[in-house]
Amino acid sequence: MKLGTRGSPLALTQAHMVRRALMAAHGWGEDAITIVPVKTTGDRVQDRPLSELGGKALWTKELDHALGEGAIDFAVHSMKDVETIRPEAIVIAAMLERADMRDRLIGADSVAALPRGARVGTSSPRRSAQLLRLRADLEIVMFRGNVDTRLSRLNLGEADATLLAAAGLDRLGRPEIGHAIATDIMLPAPAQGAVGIECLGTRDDLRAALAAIDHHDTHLCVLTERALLAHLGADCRSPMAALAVREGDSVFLRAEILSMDGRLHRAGETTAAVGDHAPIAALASALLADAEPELRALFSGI
Ligand SMILES: NCc1[nH]cc(CCC(=O)O)c1CC(=O)O
Repeated sequence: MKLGTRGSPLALTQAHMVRRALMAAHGWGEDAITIVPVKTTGDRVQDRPLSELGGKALWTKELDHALGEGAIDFAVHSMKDVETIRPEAIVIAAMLERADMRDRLIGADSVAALPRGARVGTSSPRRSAQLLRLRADLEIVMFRGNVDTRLSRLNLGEADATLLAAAGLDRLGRPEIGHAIATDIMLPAPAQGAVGIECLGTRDDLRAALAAIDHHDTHLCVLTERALLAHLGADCRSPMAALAVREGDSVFLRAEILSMDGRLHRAGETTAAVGDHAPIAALASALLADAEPELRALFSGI
């Protein structure tokens, strides 16, 4: 079987994690699964913020195509990079257990400890809006590229600090880098820290094989965060954050929406019984209903 993935070091590491999990769950040998790197639009364009590329499915389109053609059997993604509305033929068949979902700050011990006017490298609308809300004096510098590229740009002095997902740093074997920011200071991106595996909905054989490695709580929480995204009409260009946590028979969901400059902000939370989407929709409506027109305009709602 062929396991499609992006070719970045983090993507390849995650693909190997999935391959090992499947081998262990099914007693498969070394030759059962071959990893097939596929270059996506997001990998090709490195000189502009993704938010300016405008297109959707920047990290998925080429992998979706390979799935459709049968060039690969399944595809691995950081769920954070998977757009909210997927092609109908493709199913998210499994997710690995979520890793540390926090952001880590590299270059200072905390956001509060950053020097006045410090330059922080990020190209994420969420991270820049959250930083500016906490510290309007900071200067945001456009920072793109994979984890190693961003760390080397920091070392070259192109910024004083940067933010990266703890999950990516840990998986790349760099747990010592940076300082984790508590989720009540910086709420993470929806699905941050979760790895998902997709296949064609018609492939019952693969769906059954993947179900064996599915981490149910992760799957439930990530689908909850994605449902909120859908109800807000948000995408990767939207400055918003959300985090769901399983609590017994329910999911506790926190979320916030911000203006690009961080000046406007609405936050809320809800508890939803497993399988009940009504509270998620209600949270999205409440956030938008209460927001200034300028903030509301960043989200299309549904
Ligand atoms: N947007 C890029 C991206 N997609 C997933 C991760 C990290 C791993 C994860 O969150 O699952 C990263 C890098 C980062 O944000 O630091």
